[in-house]
Amino acid sequence: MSDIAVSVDHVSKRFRLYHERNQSLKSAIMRGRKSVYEEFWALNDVSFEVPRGSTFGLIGSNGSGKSTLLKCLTKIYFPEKGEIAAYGKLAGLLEVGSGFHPELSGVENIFLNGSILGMSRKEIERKRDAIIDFADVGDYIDQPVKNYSSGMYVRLGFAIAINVDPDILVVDEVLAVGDQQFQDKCRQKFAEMKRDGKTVILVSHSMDLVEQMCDEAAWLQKGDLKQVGPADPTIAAYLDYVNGPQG
Ligand SMILES: Nc1ncnc2c1ncn2[C@@H]1O[C@H](COP(=O)(O)OP(=O)(O)OP(=O)(O)O)[C@@H](O)[C@H]1O
Repeated sequence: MSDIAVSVDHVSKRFRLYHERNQSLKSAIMRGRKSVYEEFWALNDVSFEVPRGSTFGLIGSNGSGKSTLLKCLTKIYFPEKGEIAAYGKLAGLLEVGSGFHPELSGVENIFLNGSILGMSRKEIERKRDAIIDFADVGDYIDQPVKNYSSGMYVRLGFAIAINVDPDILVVDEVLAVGDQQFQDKCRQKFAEMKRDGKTVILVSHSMDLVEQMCDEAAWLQKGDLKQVGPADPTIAAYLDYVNGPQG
């Protein structure tokens, strides 16, 4: 088995920013089929490897491309250039509430979200109580999730994602909306996954968290990979940049 959990190979992701939104029907007809847009590269030729069994942080300022990269990893987006390979079962917890139906209860969403993440009905039934227990949202588990607070959404989403028993867990900044007790529980879970040889990739603006949890980190800036390697020097380089004249 390879020592690499994820390989990101010369990945570039482009968005098109359309300018004609909210214009009148008349002007849309006059313009014909032509759309006016600008191209914007949210990721530029990014390459790195995530070692198997490591905890890996993605850091960088707002808008630097971290979430876009996670969405490429979880196949929500497809990069225009380059390739991503994940060696093992990958589960992700990205935006708050994604993969949930607002009108369904917490329990019903365990079945919906669990099946989106690739679990069979039998498997979900087997893990149902463990998920409810980890989410710890009390009686709200039988309420429609549209009534959940953002912290409750994340508790349930995280509980489902870890019960998929992934080889690679990808987590966006969403954990930050959980309270202290829940964040501690997540940190314990990350440490447990590491002991079991699993890989965790997380995005965070908390350099304390990245320093404590991550073996390696990648720093993105405006879609460019500025530095990758052991977490401490990568965090230091990012903080130098942020605190320096150009930050
Ligand atoms: N669907 C989209 N269409 C157009 N532009 C997008 C889209 N998604 C992201 N972007 C742009 O791509 C850039 C990178 O966004 P991304 O969300 O990946 O940044 P980030 O590093 O996760 O930021 P943050 O720390 O604020 O969460 C931003 O300029 C953002 O506006």
